[in-house]
Amino acid sequence: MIIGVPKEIKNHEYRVGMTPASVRELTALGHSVIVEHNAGSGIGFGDDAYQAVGATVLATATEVFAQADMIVKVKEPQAVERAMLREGQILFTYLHLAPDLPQTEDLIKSKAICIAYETVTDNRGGLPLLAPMSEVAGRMSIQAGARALEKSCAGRGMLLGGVPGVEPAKVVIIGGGMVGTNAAQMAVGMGADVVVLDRSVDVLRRIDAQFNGAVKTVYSTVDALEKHVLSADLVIGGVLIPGAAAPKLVTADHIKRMKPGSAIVDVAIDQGGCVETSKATTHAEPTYIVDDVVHYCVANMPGAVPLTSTFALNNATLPFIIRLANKGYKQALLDDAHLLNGLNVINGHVVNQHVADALNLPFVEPKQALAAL
Ligand SMILES: NC(=O)C1=CN([C@@H]2O[C@H](COP(=O)(O)OP(=O)(O)OC[C@H]3O[C@@H](n4cnc5c(N)ncnc54)[C@H](O)[C@@H]3O)[C@@H](O)[C@H]2O)C=CC1
Ligand SMILES: CC(=O)C(=O)O
Ligand SMILES: [Mg+2]
Repeated sequence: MIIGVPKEIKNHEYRVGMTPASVRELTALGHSVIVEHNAGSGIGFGDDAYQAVGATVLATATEVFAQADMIVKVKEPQAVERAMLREGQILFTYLHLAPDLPQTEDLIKSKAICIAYETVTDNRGGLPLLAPMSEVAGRMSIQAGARALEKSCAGRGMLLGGVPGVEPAKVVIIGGGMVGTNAAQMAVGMGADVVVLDRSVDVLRRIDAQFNGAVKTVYSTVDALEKHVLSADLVIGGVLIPGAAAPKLVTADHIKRMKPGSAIVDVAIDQGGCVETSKATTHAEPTYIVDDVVHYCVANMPGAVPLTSTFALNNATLPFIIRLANKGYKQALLDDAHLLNGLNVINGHVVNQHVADALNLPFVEPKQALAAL
């Protein structure tokens, strides 16, 4: 198979779909890998590093998209990339389709085989290809939130951990999954007063045991959420219903009633955000203010630490890339129900129920769509 790795083009996105080490695994198996010029240069992988492991470097994304059987990326394809996809081509990357009708419509039109990292599942009920970036974003959310609380960012001017004799900030984390747990770890480490809300008692049990009482756990009801959000200095949004648009748990009315200078980091923004006043921002301009509350809503947070993130992502995606390359998409998807859960759009059909529901589009069973090919 010919595997293509274009350079990421989203704002300040320096991650790359495959490291030279990942490419080497594929070329050792007899596959061809084509990499766009400078695809890894943002994290120190020059074209020569890719050539040294058997890849061919091509000057433009157009050539990579035209020649590859499978495109391996990081972020959802931007409009110019979507226009280069073709029927039968495999696209393996983050998609986050539920809040994104224009992208979904373009992927339908392309008739490509579009497998989303974020809906691939595992035996333990986890999301193995989302998890590494949620670890990064969860940890980063506390750095971003700490910065947002500084006066120069229009924050309250409060240090997360306080100092002896002065109380720490109250950090309220909504969702105790990968993002939430990693955020809690950093916030506790910095000495903040940390509360995690989740609607799964098992999740709260795990957090209670893991942090040995250093984190307060709260069952997430409308009432509990309001109480804790209104008294928070920093709110982290880390909820997820896999594949679906995020529920708007923090309302515009809550924002009006929050403390002036408090901050929200809505990590769930890639699924539309769990705060009514959230809108996606970029690393170039990460924050904005609504009713005196600082909002940080960067949809590609791990892009800020692309060296760490690219390795973490490749560790998780590589086994799936190898299976898709060795078996072809049809056999690889039929052999693995978890990879099949990653399939969102194929040959013009939406095959993820949550995406179809969120966008009011017709849903086709994935196996039925595959059988037709
Ligand atoms: N902005 C960015 O750069 C990044 C964003 N993300 C996003 O962060 C979000 C969270 O991801 P993960 O932590 O990996 O998901 P996860 O599945 O590990 O955790 C989500 C948690 O939310 C909880 N939850 C669902 N509905 C809830 C509700 N109504 N109230 C309270 N808790 C609720 C679930 O029980 C679960 O424990 C996702 O939208 C993901 O795409 C992840 C990585 C990077
Ligand atoms: C998961 C995601 O949206 C990211 O890593 O950018
Ligand atoms: Mg206010």
